[in-house]
This record gives sequence, structure tokens and C-alpha cells, in this order.
Amino acid sequence: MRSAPRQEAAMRILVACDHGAFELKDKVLAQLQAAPGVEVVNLGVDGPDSVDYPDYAAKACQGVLNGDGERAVLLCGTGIGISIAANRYPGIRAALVHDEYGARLCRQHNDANVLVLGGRTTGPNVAEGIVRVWLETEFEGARHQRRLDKIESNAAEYLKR
Ligand SMILES: O=C[C@H](O)[C@H](O)[C@H](O)COP(=O)(O)O
Repeated sequence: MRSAPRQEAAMRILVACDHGAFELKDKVLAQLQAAPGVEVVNLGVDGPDSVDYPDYAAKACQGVLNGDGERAVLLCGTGIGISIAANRYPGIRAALVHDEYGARLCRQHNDANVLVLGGRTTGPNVAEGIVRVWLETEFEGARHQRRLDKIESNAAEYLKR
């Protein structure tokens, strides 16, 4: 009897934004929903009413750290505030990216598990390319893993003072 082909586990990606980026977030959601091997969870916000980006960073980053998703995409007006918020969580490596070069390098060198986009600074076509490259690029490990380990250990050492 032939066994069924083994199904690759889908990569689950959590997506969240503030009011400054809900339109771009909808485009990113559609792209991720159409991507093979990707499962998407929309954590909001879904309209223009003002909210606070740290609350959306918290939902997504805590979700990644709890194992609800392997990665996240976060968006706010510039992407700056939500990056700052996300990078306060140990184990989160959030990269604010403006082009495909940054998307490639933040995976190869930084193993960025959170991609950040600015809804008021990055157009949908550029964002589409960034998301595609971020999804398809692998971490290179080696010397880059040593540096990632130091990010965590240096910060932990500082907090012990
Ligand atoms: O870094 C912060 C983000 O760009 C926010 O989306 C932005 O500060 C929101 O601004 P406002 O409340 O004026 O819409």
C-alpha cells in the first residue's frame, strides 16, 4: 500500500498593525494567505480608529514567544514605534525593512522572526517584494548565530546588574 505524501507543516504567521497601516496590512494578509505553506492569523486592527501600537506589538510578540506562530509581520505608520516595542521582548528579532535587500539580509544575517513595515512610508508593490523575499530567505547561521546569542546574553547580563 502506498503511503500518503508527507505534508510539510505550515508556517504560521501572526499579523498585527495600528491604525496607521491597516490598509497595507490587508494587502500583506492577502499575499500571505495566497502563499503556499503559510497559515495566517490576523490580530487586527482592522480600521482607521486610533489605537496604540505597543498593544499590537504585544499581541504578536507574545504569540510568537508562546508558540502560537513561528513568525510575525507588524505594521504601524512608519514601522518605527512598533519595532521599538517588539524588540523589547527577548527572543524577538524585529526588522524594519524598506527594500528587498533589507528583507534578504534581515533573514540571512539576523534571523528576523518579525518583519516590520510602515504603512505611511512603504507602498504596496514594494511591500509585496519585501514580504516575498523575507518568506523565501533562510538564516545562514555560523558567525551570525554567535552574534544573535550575544544580543540575548549581553542584555541578560546587563539586567542582572
Ligand atoms: O511609530 C509610530 C507609528 O508610526 C504610529 O503609527 C504613529 O505614531 C501614529 O500616529 P497618529 O496617532 O498621529 O496617527
